[in-house]
Amino acid sequence: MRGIRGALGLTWRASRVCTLVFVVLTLVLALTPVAIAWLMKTLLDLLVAGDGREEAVVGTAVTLAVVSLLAGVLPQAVQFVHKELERRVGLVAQDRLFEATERFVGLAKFEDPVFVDRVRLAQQHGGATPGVVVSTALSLGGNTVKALGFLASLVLLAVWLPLAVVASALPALVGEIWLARRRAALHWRLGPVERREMFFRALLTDVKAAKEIRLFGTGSHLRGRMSAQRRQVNGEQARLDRAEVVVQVGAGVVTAGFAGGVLLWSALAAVGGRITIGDVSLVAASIAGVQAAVLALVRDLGNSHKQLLLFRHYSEIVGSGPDLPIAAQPVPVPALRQGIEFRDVWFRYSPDHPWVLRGVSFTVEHGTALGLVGRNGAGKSTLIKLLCRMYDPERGAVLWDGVDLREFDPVELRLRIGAVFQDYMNYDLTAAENIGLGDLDQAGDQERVTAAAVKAGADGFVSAMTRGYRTLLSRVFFHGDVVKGAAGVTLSGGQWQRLALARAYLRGDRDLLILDEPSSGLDAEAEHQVHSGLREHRVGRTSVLISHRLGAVRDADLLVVVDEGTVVEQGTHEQLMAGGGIYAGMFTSQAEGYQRGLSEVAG
Ligand SMILES: Nc1ncnc2c1ncn2[C@@H]1O[C@H](COP(=O)(O)OP(=O)(O)OP(=O)(O)O)[C@@H](O)[C@H]1O
Repeated sequence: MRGIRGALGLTWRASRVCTLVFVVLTLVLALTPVAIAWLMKTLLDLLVAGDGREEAVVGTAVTLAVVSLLAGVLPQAVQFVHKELERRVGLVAQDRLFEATERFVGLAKFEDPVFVDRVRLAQQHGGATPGVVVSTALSLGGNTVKALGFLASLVLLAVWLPLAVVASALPALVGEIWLARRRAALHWRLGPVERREMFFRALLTDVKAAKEIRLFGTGSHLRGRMSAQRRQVNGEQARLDRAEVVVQVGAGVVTAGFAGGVLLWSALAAVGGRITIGDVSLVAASIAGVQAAVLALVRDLGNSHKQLLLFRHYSEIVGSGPDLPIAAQPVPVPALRQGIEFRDVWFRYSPDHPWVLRGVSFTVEHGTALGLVGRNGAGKSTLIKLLCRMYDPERGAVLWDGVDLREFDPVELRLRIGAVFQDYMNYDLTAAENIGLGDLDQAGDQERVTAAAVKAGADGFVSAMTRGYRTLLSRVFFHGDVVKGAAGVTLSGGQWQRLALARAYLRGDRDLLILDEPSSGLDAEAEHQVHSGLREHRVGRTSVLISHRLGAVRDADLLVVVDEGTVVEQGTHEQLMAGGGIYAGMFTSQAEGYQRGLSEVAG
């Protein structure tokens, strides 16, 4: 019921006028067959009576023609309004869905496969479902009106007649209900299989996957796995189709037998003079009308049941609250003056996952640069994500000038942070837009965009492209509206990385700059340039830098070494080297690697 209310509410909000017109047209359309049957009966009776009431005959015939015309035209009008309504509902539904996903300020939801699956289903069906539910509900209403109209007509002829007609439709009713249940069950059973098929389908046309698929020759293997999923779906659907034929043919035979009996009775009654010829035509029309209405009713019920199950995904996302607790009265985020402190932070991605951070404590003083160092999987990027409040610690706290991050509005907190993540984004947009997304307020200011690109070492290759900053960086879209057929340009990994850095620079004077492997894809010269630029940029600013190339972080004011989720060493480069611990070991082996490389080249 909640689902129906939700779907109807959404439709009403999308367009009241369309909804009202749709309701009225559907109900009028439902009444036309009953009106036609009555007009036909009246006409036949007038003709059989043959008492010369020409005016009445003409009047009835003209009315019949007009109603028949309505019956012919109305379905198209209903269809048209339905499509318009569906478009409007689709737009509102999509907007509400993505507005709801935006409310999830953290990342945990997006890493939950059940949630991701739900969003996909909601996306696929959320827009169409309200429209389908409304049209199905109306169709249900319309068919009920139609069936009741015919049954009421029959009561006038004989009280038992409507019962007989309903009985004739019963086998079809029972059969269709059974089929509807099986269809809904099959839909759920096949959902994961179809999703797997979709995954393989997407993989086989994905440009990123294409390289490996060709190199490893896995194309036919993946195609085989995709076809196996389709075969499973086809097999199950064919089984249901066979059951459908058996049930529908069986019900059809029983229904036809029943209907035939009632018709025979009415013919004999007409011969005996107990009912008129017009009544016989009314009985025939009523039997067909009631049976059609009952079948449509059952199919509508089955369909709306399925649509409502799908709409549940949409409603659950739209109706769910924030994923991270948001303070009822958030503290305004102050400009960073003292620093950031991780205080005994414990964190795991979920209760099913192992602890990733186990009692981490360290402080980043305001105006200083912190280097985070550690082996793969030590927990460095996780610390950054907690710092941006993508997750909350399970125990302990991250403090900004002594205030727990949980006291702030996460959106406001993030306004004070600039960042380049390890898995930064490449947007299929123009070069200027790729940089501009770093700060939408500055995005229109070409001078600032260029300055950020210069600082990140991106201006050279961007300016060299035919359309400069207006070049579309994509092989997916093209600027059809700007230059017909102008294909996008694909950048190298290092060039994309510089754009990501430019994006962070455009954010300019944020209180905290976070750089997670900002130079991993750069050539040696570019890396040197980027780090010199960063060093300049960092002066007097608070920054956190993660890098496996220890040469890039050695001059940080404080180095924190993380191992298996705990801080194992901290100090300056000199202090850590003197300590002879993990950092000293890592630094020495990297330096020796370079040294060895150099002596091999020299030798
Ligand atoms: N979203 C996630 N869900 C579950 N576990 C995760 C998730 N992200 C990271 N982990 C796990 O947390 C641990 C720490 O990962 P993290 O990315 O913080 O390490 P890192 O020190 O940045 O590693 P690297 O140097 O390889 O980037 C790893 O064991 C990883 O498998």
